[in-house]
Amino acid sequence: MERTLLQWRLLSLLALIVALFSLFFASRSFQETQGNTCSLLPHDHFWISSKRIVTPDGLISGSVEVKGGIIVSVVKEADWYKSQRSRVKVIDYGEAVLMPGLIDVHAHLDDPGRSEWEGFPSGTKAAAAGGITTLVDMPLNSCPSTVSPETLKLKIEAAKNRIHVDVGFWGGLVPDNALNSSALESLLDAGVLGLKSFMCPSGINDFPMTNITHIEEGLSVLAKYKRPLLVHAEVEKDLEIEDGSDNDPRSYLTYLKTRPTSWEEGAIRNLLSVTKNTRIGGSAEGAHVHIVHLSDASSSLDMIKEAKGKGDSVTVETCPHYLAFSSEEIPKGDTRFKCSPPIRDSANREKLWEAMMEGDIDMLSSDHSPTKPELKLMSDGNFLKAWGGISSLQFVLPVTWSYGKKYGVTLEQVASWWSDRPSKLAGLHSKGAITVGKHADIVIWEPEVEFDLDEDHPIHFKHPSISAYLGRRLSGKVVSTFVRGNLVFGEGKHASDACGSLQLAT
Ligand SMILES: NC(=O)N[C@H]1NC(=O)NC1=O
Ligand SMILES: [Zn+2]
Ligand SMILES: [Zn+2]
Repeated sequence: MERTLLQWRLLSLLALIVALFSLFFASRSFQETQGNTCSLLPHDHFWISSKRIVTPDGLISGSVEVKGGIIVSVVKEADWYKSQRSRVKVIDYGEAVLMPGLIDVHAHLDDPGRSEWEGFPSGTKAAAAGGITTLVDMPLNSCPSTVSPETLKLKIEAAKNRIHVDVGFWGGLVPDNALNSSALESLLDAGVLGLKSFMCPSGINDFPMTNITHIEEGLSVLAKYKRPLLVHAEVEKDLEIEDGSDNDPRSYLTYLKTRPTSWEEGAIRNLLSVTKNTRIGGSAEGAHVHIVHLSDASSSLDMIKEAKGKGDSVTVETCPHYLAFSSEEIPKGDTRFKCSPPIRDSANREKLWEAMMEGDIDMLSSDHSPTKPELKLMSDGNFLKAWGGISSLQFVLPVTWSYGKKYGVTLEQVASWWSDRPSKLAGLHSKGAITVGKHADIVIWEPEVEFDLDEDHPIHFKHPSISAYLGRRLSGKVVSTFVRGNLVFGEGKHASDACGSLQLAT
């Protein structure tokens, strides 16, 4: 009798356990199938496998485990079969490359205030489609410029629920705040990742240029926060335009003559006169100077190398358009190619590639700086009057790869230029590498797959017609983009909700 009772109790206990288990798994699969609208993949815990994973320890064949948006393990193929992976989704990407998502530290999304130029939704959709998982937005071209806690707040409001990838902000160092340390501190306290200034007119009225005293003062405040100053290094100088020379405004060479290399050289020389303060023991130790979009690969680059050698905390970026194009090949009146500093000749482009391969240029950024097509004056073709800025955001990865192939660019270099170095510059220490503990910000792409960037190719930034890369054949197709574990882009589609998060400095 007692035995039957015991059996009966055990049986009910067993039934209860089974019921609890089924309830647990049913609710889990309910959660997983009832659309996570932030992701095209209904899983919080999964593995991604690839024969080519770019890790800080080199290229491996293996799998990456993602849980709760974080990379929780990275295993080589040989160890993968031993690891526990039952009941967890596995996505096998085969030969496609798995790499840290790109971090673009220089993009103008023009929101709020000029969202007819770009805007957070279209800009971040283009980023996601291009394998960029974090963007750092420049403080100018939006209206107002981001130069105070109040104007940063407007950015934050404008970005809410409208960003498809993670976004951080640079603040502006302008004459109004540069000599006022409490104004700068309040901007830095509000969460900008660092500051940006211009050494020449920016083209935007509420973003005036700074002089070297403003920069020096700014650096002393940035030192306390250990955040960088990004500098547009060109300085206006008198031009020596010979009489009788061809000054056709539709000719790219005319524009090139208006912004010679001496403008970059002059600004960089002046800038490097204060970067010694950033050395260990210097008055601005902890601050860092980052020169944006270097075009001149001659004296400017030599000076930067020398400053680095002396221990100045200095880095430099260039952009894909300086590596892909040369002044000789820019068609008459084709203002899609107008940017500042300008694209120089092919000998200079060779030297820029040399500097990339030698490690003298630290990283790449897009300097995606679009406008409305009307302001590109495409029908006029007047290089002197058209808006200066290249639209490239979605294509920087295939462009880097396509034009870098002949120089022997490796996948590890691409990850260093586009993820590791930028993450360090922006202080985004949870990002930038495929390692345990980092955000699962991942791009899957096929370097060998070629495509024509023609009218039929889906382009997600606002004004495809002004892209300088239209008509090019490129190599490197982005298959999938994960931001903190959310599959935000895959098979040509975006996740329905914009679930990017703001990356504010604390
Ligand atoms: N204001 C602005 O975006 N300027 C950018 N455009 C460009 O070509 N270079 C720049 O600095
Ligand atoms: Zn600039
Ligand atoms: Zn810019």
